[in-house]
Amino acid sequence: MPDAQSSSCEVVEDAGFTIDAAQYGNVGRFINHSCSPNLYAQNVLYDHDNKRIPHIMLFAAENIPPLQELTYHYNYTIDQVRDSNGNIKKKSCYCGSDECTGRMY
Ligand SMILES: C[S@@+](CC[C@H](N)C(=O)[O-])C[C@H]1O[C@@H](n2cnc3c(N)ncnc32)[C@H](O)[C@@H]1O
Repeated sequence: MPDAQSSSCEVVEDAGFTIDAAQYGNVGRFINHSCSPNLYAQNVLYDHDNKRIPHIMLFAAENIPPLQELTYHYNYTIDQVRDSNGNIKKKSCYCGSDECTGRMY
């Protein structure tokens, strides 16, 4: 994936938005997972220097035409998500991409 320096966005500061929901939610809650996403998530420090609590920002991974759904890869590891009883949870992926693995986790 490209880093912020090499992305196609001209003004990097305006190219991403935070999905940090520590204080309150935002439009990031509507962004679905895709196995071939057009956004990528990156940890960003901009208002403090604590690397343990970075802001997570989304950047365009490619030139995205108008009206195309924005998606990113949730990066779950298959068979690593468990319920409160310790049982492995499985969730199907419906992203519809040619590279879809069929599983979100
Ligand atoms: C942050 S929300 C995304 C927005 C949500 N789809 C909505 O309609 O408000 C994350 C949830 O959306 C669903 N979801 C997102 N991407 C998905 C995908 N590729 N396949 C299946 N479910 C997905 C899952 O239920 C997931 O827990």
